[in-house]
Amino acid sequence: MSFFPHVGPWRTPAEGHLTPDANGDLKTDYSRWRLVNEEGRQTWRYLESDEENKEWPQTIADKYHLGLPTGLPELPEAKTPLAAAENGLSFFSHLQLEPGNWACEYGGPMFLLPGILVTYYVTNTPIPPEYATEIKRYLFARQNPEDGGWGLHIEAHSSVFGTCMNYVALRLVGVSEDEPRMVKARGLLHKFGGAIYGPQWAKFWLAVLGVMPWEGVNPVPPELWLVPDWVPIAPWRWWIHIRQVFLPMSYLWSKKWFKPLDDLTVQLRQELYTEPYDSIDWSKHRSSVHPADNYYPQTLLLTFLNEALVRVWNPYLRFPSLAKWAEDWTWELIRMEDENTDYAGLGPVNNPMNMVACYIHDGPDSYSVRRHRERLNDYMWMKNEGMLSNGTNGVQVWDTTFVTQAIVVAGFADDPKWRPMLTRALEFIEDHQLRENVPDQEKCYRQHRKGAWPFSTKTQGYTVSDCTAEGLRSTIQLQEMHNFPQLISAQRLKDSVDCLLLMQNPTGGFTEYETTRGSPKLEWLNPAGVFGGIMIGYDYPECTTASVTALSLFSKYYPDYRADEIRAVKNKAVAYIKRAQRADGSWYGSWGICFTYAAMFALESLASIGETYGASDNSRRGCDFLISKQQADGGWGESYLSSEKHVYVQHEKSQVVQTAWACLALMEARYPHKEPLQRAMKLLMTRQQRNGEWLQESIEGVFNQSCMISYPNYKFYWPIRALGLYGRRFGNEELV
Ligand SMILES: CC(C)=CCC[C@@H](C)[C@H]1CC[C@@]2(C)[C@@H]3CC[C@H]4C(C)(C)[C@@H](O)CC[C@@]45C[C@@]35CC[C@]12C
Repeated sequence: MSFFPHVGPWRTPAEGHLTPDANGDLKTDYSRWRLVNEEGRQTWRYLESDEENKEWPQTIADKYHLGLPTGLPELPEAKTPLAAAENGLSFFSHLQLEPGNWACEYGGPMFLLPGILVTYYVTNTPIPPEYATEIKRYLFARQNPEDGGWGLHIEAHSSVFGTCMNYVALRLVGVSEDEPRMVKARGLLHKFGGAIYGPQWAKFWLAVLGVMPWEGVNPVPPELWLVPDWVPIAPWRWWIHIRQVFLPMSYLWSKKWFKPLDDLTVQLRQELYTEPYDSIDWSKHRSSVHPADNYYPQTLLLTFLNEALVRVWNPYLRFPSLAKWAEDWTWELIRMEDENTDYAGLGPVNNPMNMVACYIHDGPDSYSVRRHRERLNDYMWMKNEGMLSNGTNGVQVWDTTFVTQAIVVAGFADDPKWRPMLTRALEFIEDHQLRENVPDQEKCYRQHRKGAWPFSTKTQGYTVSDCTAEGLRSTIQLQEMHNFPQLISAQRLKDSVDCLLLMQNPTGGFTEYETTRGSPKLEWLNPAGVFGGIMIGYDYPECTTASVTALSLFSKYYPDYRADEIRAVKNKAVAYIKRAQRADGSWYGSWGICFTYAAMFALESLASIGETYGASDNSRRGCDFLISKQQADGGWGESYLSSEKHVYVQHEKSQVVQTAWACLALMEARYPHKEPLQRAMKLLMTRQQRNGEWLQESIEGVFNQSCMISYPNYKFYWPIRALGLYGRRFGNEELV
């Protein structure tokens, strides 16, 4: 059967490879999947041939990520914290990959895969059949069983965005509209009022697919890119993700491009709405968003501006020559983003959009389209439930730096057993430090990046302040404190400090990718509906605290390098950290859930400048806040709702990861009472499996306040770090 009729008959996976899974959906042969890691670029390959499958055995990491039994043995029972940490590390060491990094799923958001599938479809890109099979399984596995819908992220309530986009995605991979789970999903979508109640990004993708006219989408004028840089609303001031998403969006909006109709899209036009397609008054619904999606409702100002653009500017004042100039300039910026990242892109939202722009501009068989096709694979991830899109092209640098730090903090770095593993990790960190700025940095509005570390790989290549801080810290710990080979020269460490020093905002705080370039008032123009705080880069306690901790460590080893500037930057940053502390002693965390995550970074950074429980009111209040949240079983557990609601919401069950964060915070802050920590250690130890691993619990990360994202390796390195630190601080007593 052809999933994409226009690209001709599908190659289906060899029939013998497919078996039904527990839900009756066809499943590929999991023993044929391999995670390929070329210098950190991670892609999944399916081995069709039996010979190849035999010659290329699955690694333990392949099996682990696919949810297959790893065959790793039971370890001697861990009775002490250090033994538990060692067992955890022993298990986790088997997951290290050849280039030295650790890989993982980075799923959670439910709006990424549909964008990629629409892109495949409209650019006539054949989707490998094994991908299509597994994508179907994943989407059905993540359908909310009660109402048949999908939410913004895997733990969220059903919404129009989630339901409509994932319904379309399933149709694009060949699922019939009569399949009972689709009937249920469609029923819910109609109950919501149909796809006209989706947020702007849903409407955009539907327009590109040709199943909603562009009249139904609020304007995204590329002319905005012609606004001079000094103007307060100029796009170069916007948060980088919004900027890079609105760039190709505006190009496609201006072209009003959509895929010519075919049987499937004709049919989708009937399935997605509650009224006949031709009778819908689209312009009336440009700003309609269902309450289930409307986390951050559009302001009246934006509604007014949209109306003015549609009614006055577009018909009467949109000069063709200016529009052409704007399209050319946006295209130039798209091209620069593509070339600067070797077509990997900043993330899986803008990258597929850029691919569609390349398809229109350069043609279906151009190099840019072919390279994008290959690069989209970098986002795809296989797991036991099927195939999904990761939130970035991986978590390589971020995870690898924290693994090395956990080993150092736990006191294992000098053990010859772990040195080869650490050396390889250091090699990876070395390989992915960014060595040069991008060409034409100012022209494409990029932040300085020489010396920085990115979140994933050097190919993606975006500076992230706290990734730079953690890369710097790991390197100093290994090279200076534990005599590992000097792979990264002192000059390169200084480059990373130079880069960090450029990232401080006048407030003292640090943003993640760039310094803040615009006013928070730009939030009045936030068109997304589903995300909050997305229009500019804000100060983040995590990014600021990580920078302070790393700079403190750097100055210990390089006391003469830019000493006065570092001191001044730290003082300002600490003042910000103190200001950001709430009256109850907590900090709101923006990238992990939530107050517990931020407390760990904040208390550690205060400790790095000597402000600990006994010596600092801020540290004491931070610790007391955490202690007040400890659950009866000795653990900590915070719901993702904390991130949405901005108040601490207890999770019904304590979580291994958050327990480790809270304990690390308390131990770094020198909290004087041992008993709460001891109870928490027992909890970490009792949750550990006999082979040393911890099992997946609730989702750990977040972005834009509303969307959760998984960090599966957190369940390894944070408990290892906490158990190790406890063992070293309080004596390695028997606890279980
Ligand atoms: C375009 C939109 C709205 C969605 C795409 C998703 C991305 C915005 C985010 C997906 C991964 C994020 C969260 C990324 C991950 C690492 C964090 C961090 C842990 C290093 C943090 O400390 C600083 C911010 C992060 C870089 C992140 C920003 C946002 C994402 C790219």
